[in-house]
Amino acid sequence: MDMEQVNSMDFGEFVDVFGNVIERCPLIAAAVWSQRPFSGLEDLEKHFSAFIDALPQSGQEGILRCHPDLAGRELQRGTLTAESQREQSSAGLTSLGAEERLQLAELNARYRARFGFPFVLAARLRDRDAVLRELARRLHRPPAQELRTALGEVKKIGRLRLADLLGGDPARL
Ligand SMILES: NC(=O)NC1=NC(=O)NC1=O
Repeated sequence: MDMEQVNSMDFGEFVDVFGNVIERCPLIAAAVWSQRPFSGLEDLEKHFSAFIDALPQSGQEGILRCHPDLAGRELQRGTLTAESQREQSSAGLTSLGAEERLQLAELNARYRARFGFPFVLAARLRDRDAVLRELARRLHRPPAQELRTALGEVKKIGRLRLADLLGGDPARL
């Protein structure tokens, strides 16, 4: 898909295509559409990020709460979005042993209890050991710092999903 196609999309087409760039937050694509025309992948990504940055903290935490846990119930039940399913399986989270899954579930629960939102990380860029390591490490971060880190991961996930949609090379973003 090239930028001419993107810039000629009506609202419905744009949200159909880009509605899950930020997991389960089609509102963001709906808002970004009105910023068209876009000069390229980075310009699109900049508008998605700017929308997130402009939200009040309650809105930013709401975005995080729209993310399914890593290797959580939704993965077990098969109710993840296609993008999440791909990302979580690429990090090896679909083939965890019972012990590892339990450990991750326990850390996720502690993280959510401490911060009030789920642990979010761009799973496609990590393997399962890194997920556990990152979760254990970030669990003790000050809340304000952790909110910024988590939103940074949301943006990384969004950038990778945009690159998939536009056929770009994520490494070159
Ligand atoms: N809690 C999460 O980090 N979820 C996810 N990260 C990804 O990269 N895909 C997800 O579903």
